[in-house]
Amino acid sequence: MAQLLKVHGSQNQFFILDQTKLKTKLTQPELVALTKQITDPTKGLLDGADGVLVIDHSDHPGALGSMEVINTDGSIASMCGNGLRTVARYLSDKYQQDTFKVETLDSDLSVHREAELAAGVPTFSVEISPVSFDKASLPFDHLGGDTLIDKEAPAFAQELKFTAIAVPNPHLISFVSSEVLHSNLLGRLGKQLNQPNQYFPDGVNVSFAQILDHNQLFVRTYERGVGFTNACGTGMSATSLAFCLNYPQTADFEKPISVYNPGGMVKTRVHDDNRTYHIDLIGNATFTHQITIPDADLHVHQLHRAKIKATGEQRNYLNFVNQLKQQEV
Ligand SMILES: N[C@@H](CCC[C@H](N)C(=O)O)C(=O)O
Repeated sequence: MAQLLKVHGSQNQFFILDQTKLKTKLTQPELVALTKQITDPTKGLLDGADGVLVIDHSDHPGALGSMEVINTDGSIASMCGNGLRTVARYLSDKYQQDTFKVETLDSDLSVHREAELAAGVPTFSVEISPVSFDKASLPFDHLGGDTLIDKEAPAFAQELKFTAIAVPNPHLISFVSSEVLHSNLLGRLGKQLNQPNQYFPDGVNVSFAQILDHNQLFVRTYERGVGFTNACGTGMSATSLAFCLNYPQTADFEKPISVYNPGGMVKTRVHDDNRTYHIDLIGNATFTHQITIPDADLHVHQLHRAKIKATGEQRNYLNFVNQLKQQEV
């Protein structure tokens, strides 16, 4: 029998599959087919998810395992910040280590267990890097320059400024009013830039942020390969960097930034090492369900024999979210 986990970071939902535990590993086409099936809100399990996180062995120095991120539409993402926290917890529990690295598509990233954000809410810090503003690495085109940092882009919206950052997955960010944040512009732009278009040929994650206070943001994201999510970890990290760069009076490098999102709240810390940037993303790593399923069924993405058991952890997470709401009142 194979075991899957349903997990979330800021209610950005995933299934974790550990390939090392299977008699025969799933092939890449089998992983993609399973992802499309299991994450589907109606045909999948547990109302679906935003993607599948595939864990495997790593032979890289200091890495306890590798993580592959498959979006719900079957596309591969180079990174996933909320997902990496849950993978960090999984590997930490498996190998009884609290500080280590995880191999991702582009780089080996440092992760460590942190003090709990609230009682019974396991919390991890993960490194978000490498960072690039370069049009070739995002990639983008037809936006009038080799970088897009706090610049107008009339093709996207009048009177808004945009910043494009790869961390290394691509993000387009705009700081907006509460009115624009809650309008349908984010959905329209997210859809437009994630179908064939001349600006972002590989698509892009689009985030709108509202500045709440000094070192405090609210961020909403339309994700490439997914659509609206409760939270996007790399999006909140890239937005925190844009906050420090574009609003130096209101945001501080090296200090904790609170990033609220529709799924809860995370902390970020943006580091500036002679203009080489990296970000710490700190937040929950919650396991909501354990799923048992025959190995053979996974290979052919059949889910009807899956047995599901709730862990009870979601109650602690929801208490944390309620505490946040009470602080707002
Ligand atoms: N939700 C993730 C990002 C997932 C990948 C994204 N959809 C992409 O294609 O780049 C996060 O928490 O970072």
